[in-house]
Amino acid sequence: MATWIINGQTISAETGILEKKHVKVENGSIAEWLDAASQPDTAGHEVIDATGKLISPGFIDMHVHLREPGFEYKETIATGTQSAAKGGFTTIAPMPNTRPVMDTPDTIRYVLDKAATEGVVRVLPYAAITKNELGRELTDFAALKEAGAIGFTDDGVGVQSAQMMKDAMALAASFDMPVIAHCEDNTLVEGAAVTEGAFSRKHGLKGIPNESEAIHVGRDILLSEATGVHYHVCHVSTEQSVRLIRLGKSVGVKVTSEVCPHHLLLSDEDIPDSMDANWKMNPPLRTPKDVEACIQGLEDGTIDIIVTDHAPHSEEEKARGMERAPFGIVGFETAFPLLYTKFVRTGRWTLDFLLRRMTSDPARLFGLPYGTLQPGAPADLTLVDLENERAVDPDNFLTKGRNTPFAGWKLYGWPVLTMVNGRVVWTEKNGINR
Ligand SMILES: NC(=O)N[C@@H](CC(=O)O)C(=O)O
Ligand SMILES: [Zn+2]
Ligand SMILES: [Zn+2]
Repeated sequence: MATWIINGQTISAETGILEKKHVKVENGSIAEWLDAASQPDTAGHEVIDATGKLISPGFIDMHVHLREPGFEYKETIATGTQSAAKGGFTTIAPMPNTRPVMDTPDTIRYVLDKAATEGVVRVLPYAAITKNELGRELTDFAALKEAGAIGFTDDGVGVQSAQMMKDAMALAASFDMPVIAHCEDNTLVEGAAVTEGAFSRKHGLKGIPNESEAIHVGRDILLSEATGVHYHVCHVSTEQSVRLIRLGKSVGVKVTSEVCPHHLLLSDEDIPDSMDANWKMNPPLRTPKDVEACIQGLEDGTIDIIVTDHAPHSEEEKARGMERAPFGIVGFETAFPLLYTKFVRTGRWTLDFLLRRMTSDPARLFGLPYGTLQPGAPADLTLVDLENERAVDPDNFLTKGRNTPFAGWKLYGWPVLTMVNGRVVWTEKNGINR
């Protein structure tokens, strides 16, 4: 039996404009597309009525935290992948800052096994660069690649030693694997919780300076040039980082980068005076000038893709206040509606531009066979309602995390159905389908 998704809207490859189509899914793959005028032969097949809905390739999120193993009170592979499905994501790449850290083949296999049995979307794990993410000793790259890791990163902390990073890049290059970097020089941070800017000055708080990020970006671009590795910069947040990546790309360094919705939409000037820790994340919300630089960086191709950095924490942890709460906000269930509403409906971006940054571009960057709905491709797709406005309600999240600064925002662009490998894993109407 096949599935026909009928009367959906898809972006024409030629014109970039929405057009009505029917698509047939068979044996887990996209089988064929028909023009709206044609009548699909649906006899004996399942039919999904997508009238008025966008049919997009499933979103791909190359930077997420699923917290398992070790921090199951924050999130599990089950709840994290369900949250991803509800957000329209069909492939996600979890970071290794779990407990234990994903720094051995066993931990990678543990995550892959759990994802296969309890997860509802594709899970492609990263492995740590250094043992326990302590920056002292490299992990076994060969064995980790063999176990299924798709790249190396110590996300959560920066690799402080330039020599360690250079060794890691040389080794990763020899295995044709990317190095993904959380860029942060600890000597410039010293326990601050917010950016050096209007908010830190107003409240007499220590600030996280832009250079703490950009110094690593600059250093690592030079090391990437020296080693030839594919170097990917995590969660770009500063004008200086954008400038350095632009320069690196212009001279042919294999550097790519990502940005999160919150760094495109919020600045430190938006943080409420209540010092609510749901506005605390790493890197921090920067100044309006940095926000505009990140948007322009994405627009001119300096920044390649959009990721959420979905980082759930418990309510108790986030209630500790701005200075003591952990960094991080959840992202899966608000990412597309936020960007669609604030950048596409306002006319700054085309829908095609946004979708590419969340589908085909991440797939291309990391060599994945997803992010496309060409015949023959895996049937990973999401149907999205572009017309109805709804407020963000953390009480309805499928993630365990409630830590978002976007509660109450009225948005368009809510996913209504998510399909992975030809199987419907979530619908707005019936929830998760395990
Ligand atoms: N982004 C965050 O604020 N937090 C992340 C770590 C990270 O992505 O650096 C986390 O693991 O909670
Ligand atoms: Zn990070
Ligand atoms: Zn992260």
